[in-house]
Amino acid sequence: MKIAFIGGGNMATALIAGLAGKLTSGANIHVVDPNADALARLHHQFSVSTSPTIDGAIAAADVVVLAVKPQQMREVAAALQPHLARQLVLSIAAGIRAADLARWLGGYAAIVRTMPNTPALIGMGITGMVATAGVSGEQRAAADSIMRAVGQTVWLDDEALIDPVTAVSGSGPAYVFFFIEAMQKAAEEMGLSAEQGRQLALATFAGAAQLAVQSPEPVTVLRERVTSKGGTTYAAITSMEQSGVAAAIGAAMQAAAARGRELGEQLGRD
Ligand SMILES: NC(=O)C1=CN([C@@H]2O[C@H](COP(=O)(O)OP(=O)(O)OC[C@H]3O[C@@H](n4cnc5c(N)ncnc54)[C@H](OP(=O)(O)O)[C@@H]3O)[C@@H](O)[C@H]2O)C=CC1
Ligand SMILES: O=C(O)[C@@H]1CCC=N1
Repeated sequence: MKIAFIGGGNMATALIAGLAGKLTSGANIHVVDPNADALARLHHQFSVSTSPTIDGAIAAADVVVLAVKPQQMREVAAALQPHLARQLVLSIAAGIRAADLARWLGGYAAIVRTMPNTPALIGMGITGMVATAGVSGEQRAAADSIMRAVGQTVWLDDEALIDPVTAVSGSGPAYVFFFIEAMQKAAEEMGLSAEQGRQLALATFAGAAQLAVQSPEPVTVLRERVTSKGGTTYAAITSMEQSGVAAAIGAAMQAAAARGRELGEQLGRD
């Protein structure tokens, strides 16, 4: 499968790293990005072909992945339109609605809208996906195989659910890193070295996440099992409840989903 990426930034790099040598070789991946340094890095790391602007290489692609910022999408779509004939267009942009993208592409119908996340870099991503009516069964399978090469996929029937997916898993890695940062900082403040804090916090996250994945029991039960009556965890969880941590996480996720909707509405206006 030949895959072209328009945009070679953070998320494209994570996808290419997961794909190259797995689903396809770097030789079958082409990246378009105006940033010469980004292109040189991707070529050096994954042997992909590159170009600074959209050119004839797009015609040879089976799938064109749109990996630019939402604000750049309309301009990119206009430049891409003359090069599309049979390719599947796979967008990873937050907010941008498939109907708006189709319009910017001059009515091009074969679009799959997705929301991946950066753990794709190590094959542990998860991607929410929705196919438009113009996508063939073969193209849907191709989109699924690309995203499954870098992790799990969740297909959605309703495109509106992409915003909640963005709030959970698209932006989610940043919440986890934020929590880890806070734990590391607190560990240092309590006298542990930076390295000890890092090791303890990371192993705790990785271990707890794997335990939750592998256990048949709900996470609430796993949490209760750590929480001895009148013990240290009880003191910590009570403090978090008093600080409104759960409500704050809910509000943060609502803000992410709302921003996705807002981007779609703002950028989709004629
Ligand atoms: N980062 C993440 O975790 C996730 C991101 N996404 C989505 O992925 C998309 C990209 O995000 P991210 O990788 O973080 O952003 P980046 O800014 O890292 O990457 C975008 C890249 O596109 C380049 N670019 C700008 N204009 C063009 C153009 N006309 N043609 C080709 N390339 C161009 C940019 O160059 P320059 O910097 O010079 O402008 C940059 O290298 C966004 O739409 C985002 O919503 C989705 C899921 C997760
Ligand atoms: O922050 C963003 O807008 C992008 C989409 C999901 C993760 N990063």
